[in-house]
Amino acid sequence: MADDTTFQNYIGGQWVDAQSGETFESRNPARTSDLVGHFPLSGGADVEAAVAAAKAAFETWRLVPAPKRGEILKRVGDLLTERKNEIAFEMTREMGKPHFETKGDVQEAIDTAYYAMTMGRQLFGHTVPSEMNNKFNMTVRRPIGVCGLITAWNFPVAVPTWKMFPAILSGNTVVFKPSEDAPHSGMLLVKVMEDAGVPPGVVNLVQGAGATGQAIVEHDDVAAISFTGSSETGAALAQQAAADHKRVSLEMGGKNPAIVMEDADLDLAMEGLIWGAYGTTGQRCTATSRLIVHEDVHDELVERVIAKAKELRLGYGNDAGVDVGPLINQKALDKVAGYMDVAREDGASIALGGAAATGDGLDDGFFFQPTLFTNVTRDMRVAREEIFGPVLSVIKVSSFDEAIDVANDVKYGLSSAVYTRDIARAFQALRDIDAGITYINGPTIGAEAHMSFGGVKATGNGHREGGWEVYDFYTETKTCYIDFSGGLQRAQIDNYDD
Ligand SMILES: NC(=O)C1=CN([C@@H]2O[C@H](COP(=O)(O)OP(=O)(O)OC[C@H]3O[C@@H](n4cnc5c(N)ncnc54)[C@H](OP(=O)(O)O)[C@@H]3O)[C@@H](O)[C@H]2O)C=CC1
Ligand SMILES: O=C(O)CCC(=O)C(=O)O
Repeated sequence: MADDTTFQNYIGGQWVDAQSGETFESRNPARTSDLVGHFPLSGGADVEAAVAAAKAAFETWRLVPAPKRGEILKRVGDLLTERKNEIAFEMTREMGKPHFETKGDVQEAIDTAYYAMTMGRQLFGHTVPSEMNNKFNMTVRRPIGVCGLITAWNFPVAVPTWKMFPAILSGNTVVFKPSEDAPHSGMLLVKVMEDAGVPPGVVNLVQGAGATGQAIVEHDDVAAISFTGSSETGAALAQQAAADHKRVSLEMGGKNPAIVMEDADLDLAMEGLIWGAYGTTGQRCTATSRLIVHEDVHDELVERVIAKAKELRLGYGNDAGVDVGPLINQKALDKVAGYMDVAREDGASIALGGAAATGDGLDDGFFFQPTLFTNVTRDMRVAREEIFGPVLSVIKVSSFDEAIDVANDVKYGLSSAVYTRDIARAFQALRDIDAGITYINGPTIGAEAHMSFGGVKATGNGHREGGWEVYDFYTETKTCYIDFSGGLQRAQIDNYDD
């Protein structure tokens, strides 16, 4: 680090400035007068250096036995555990979610590290019978090469580790570009990698704004891109990468439904809705943004959610007792505020919130009141578009089939939840909801590191993070035929022909 407030890129094991010498700022979204730091505004030359370092390191890293790579990831997990509180404090300061949530974010990274360690001894291929005598068939996994990792700011430690840990465990090297809204959190993660003994060049950090990500995507020596962010950026990036025959994994937006039926435990549903919709200020790809509720319990549930939401304490997430932090920046605040007009124009009612939150220490941050829209119909924009803020749209239905139909009637398909005591409905939901993830009697949030994570439709492109499936993304299969017949195969074929 150059000093307390000026931070650098990490390329080939060295901390360096952007070659242009330019920087950008990161500020606390709860107290914008608090400067987190200046970060390198990297360009093509910095990406070039990082990719070259990653390419050179790949030649030795790919030959390190996978269990040994796993041991390094174990040390990464141990160091993250030691630094959990301090990293969480800085994450809250930089991106706003409360300390209990950023600690959870680091915990997810720890779980991902320990899971990766176990995968070092389980990077299985297959052995398959041959059609011939004296011949052996098997598949093995090989790393792909240099992987570009481009991430959003809302899970600034956990989500990068969903990519970085399986990538390097598999023998790849990486160039990581955190969101410009969470550069410090990304830097703290990379510092852990350095201190845990990850060799130079295996993990490279290039900070910057949109142009930096684009330079990574366009680089000829980058073999694969893993992206988490908006559907718009993901679609543009995938087009570019397809032209260059690169492998791409996309994790994008959501418009996640929670269905609450008339037989549900309403206390449980209310609790799940509060944290699913308003936790992380609604800035999760898995946030609950649509409540699809049976007409028999609509009024009672809405009343309970409003009463509980009014108790939520907004504030700076490193202060004790804060439940909900700010939005990430002014642009996000303007976007969420703009949806209040959209709701009114479409004929929805604002039953709770509906404006920026001010006073009581909130004036220097991007705070928005927890908001609930009622009288929403499925065709309204607030029922279809990702708002990415503390906003829940309530849609009333009169049957379970209608609820599933409404749930599926959006372009996204990441997470979903169903509250019911009827096991047949639960299984029908698991079968029929078009989403990558369905929770029964739990909120739409709460991913576990060893379970696959990802969505369908405009949310993703068929790949998964988490679990063992992510290792399919970061490895290529090599098919191996071993012939120990000493030339007898021809004779066997001739025999078949007879
Ligand atoms: N499905 C999932 O797992 C998740 C999805 N998300 C989604 O992320 C979105 C919010 O994140 P947000 O940061 O606003 O998303 P963006 O799409 O704006 O940015 C995501 C990342 O892409 C980079 N980027 C921007 N333009 C380009 C480009 N042309 N080429 C390559 N990289 C580029 C950004 O860099 P920079 O910031 O420097 O511009 C950032 O690092 C929401 O839609 C949310 O649903 C969030 C978390 C999880
Ligand atoms: O809580 C979850 O399901 C994880 C959400 C997540 O990773 C995200 O929103 O980026």
